[in-house]
Amino acid sequence: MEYAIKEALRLYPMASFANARRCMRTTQLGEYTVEAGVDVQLDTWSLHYDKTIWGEDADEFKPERWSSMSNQPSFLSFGAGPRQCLGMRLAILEEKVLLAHVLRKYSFVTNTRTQIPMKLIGRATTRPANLYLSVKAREF
Ligand code: HEM
Repeated sequence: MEYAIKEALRLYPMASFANARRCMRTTQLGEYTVEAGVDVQLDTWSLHYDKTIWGEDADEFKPERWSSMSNQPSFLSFGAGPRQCLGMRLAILEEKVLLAHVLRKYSFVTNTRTQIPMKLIGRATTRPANLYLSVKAREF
């Protein structure tokens, strides 16, 4: 289940704009000089869809890729370093508990109104612009 959660957050990093820092000391990054005081926004989306990192199937939802990539440093849905998301473990745990409870009784299926690919809107945090799924009770 953890692989599915991480894969969903890779394809839809819903807090990507939180991955920002202010440069405290003028720094040379390859050919770029980043002046002190400049705000730097990390491009999480490009990293998360980069085929040289994730492979040719980077655009596809494949939870199984995480079995060989568990500590992928390019996965930045929760940021990185000393200011990494404080609630990361709680968020993943909450998702697991919720999914375990809901998926025992129901399944979610696409319908004619489902938009694929899903479009996110918002700024610091994002949400689906439209999300239509049908809920089906599981048969036991
Ligand atoms: C799927 C859910 C969540 C996502 C994708 C997410 C994502 C992020 C990201 C990208 C950052 C910036 C990290 C960085 O700059 O390196 C962040 C920071 C933070 N998040 Fe989350 N977050 C989630 C849930 C939560 C929850 C549940 C809590 C609290 C219960 C939380 C509390 C925080 C706090 C306090 C910070 C600031 C940390 C700091 O600046 O030291 N987050 N989060």
